Amino acid sequence: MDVMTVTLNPSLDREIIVENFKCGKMFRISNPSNAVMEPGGKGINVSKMLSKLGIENMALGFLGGFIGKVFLEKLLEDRNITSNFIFVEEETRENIAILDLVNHSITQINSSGPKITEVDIEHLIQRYENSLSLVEHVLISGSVPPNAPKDIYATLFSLAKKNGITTYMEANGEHFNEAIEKSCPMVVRVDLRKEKKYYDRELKEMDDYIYAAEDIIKHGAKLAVLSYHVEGDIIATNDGVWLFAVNEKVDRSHLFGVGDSFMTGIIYYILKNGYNYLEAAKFGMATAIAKIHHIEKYIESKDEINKYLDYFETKKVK
Ligand SMILES: O=P(O)(O)OC[C@@]1(O)O[C@H](CO)[C@@H](O)[C@@H]1O
Repeated sequence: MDVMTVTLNPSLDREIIVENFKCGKMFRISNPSNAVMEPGGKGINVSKMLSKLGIENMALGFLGGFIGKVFLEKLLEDRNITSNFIFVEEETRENIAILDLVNHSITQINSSGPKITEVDIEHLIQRYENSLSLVEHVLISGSVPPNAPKDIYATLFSLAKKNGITTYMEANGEHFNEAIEKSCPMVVRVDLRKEKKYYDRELKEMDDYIYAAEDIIKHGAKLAVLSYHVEGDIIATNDGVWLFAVNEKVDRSHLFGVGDSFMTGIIYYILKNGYNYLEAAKFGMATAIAKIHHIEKYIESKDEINKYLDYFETKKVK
């Protein structure tokens, strides 16, 4: 097993397809396949997709209560994923995503997740440290439970780095900032779904995105990725900054899990081909584009990704 994903705040995702969704109205779902319930959280999604690409991996994190049990039962169906969860007192959260294919929109309601105790954190760190000797790549992604220490990502990344492990993160907020400053991972994707911000800086013009990407590289990352106005991404390595621009209009209702697809593609590329970060980002981009060609959360196969390897232009912007 080469990869461990860490999701400190997993969720049971409820993805509901509603045509012409409007606030304050009542809707009924007549087609059962339009209301899906599946394990989620950023690291979990990466685990699921790596598994679909034939990569065995371990998923670590907190689960709790009845929802935690349902979640685990579903996840255990996947033979390529070794589950490694700490059970906590409070319920695992449920997140809702309403996907509207008519208005091409996505509405997400994410809960904050269960409170965890200091002892839970100690258990998790212990379990994590014991697992590090089994893997060479660690991805830590998503939000953290409400009372988790804000340096938790920094702590976990620093332990991984001491073990010579390649590290990946997609997140935003205080725990993200602390990780960038204290123990910057090798690959960083900024989660810009809720607000277009890097630390306190609003991201508006391309220069703002370039600033953020370069700043992440200055902190020690080898690859930084920021989604730029949906139809493009800003990519930075030690050799410069690029705009990857998609050749077609993206259906916003298909965006659920797109960042996780990007990260999956990067990890997959590095596992198979080694450390060419720009090429890894291109493969990540193709994986993300494969994902936005359908509404389901996961990409299913390498063939699906291969179709989109030249669906975007790359332009050096710095
Ligand atoms: O609340 P977070 O942890 O930031 O994001 C969690 C989440 O919205 O991200 C995934 C999609 O990327 C979903 O599976 C999950 O519900």
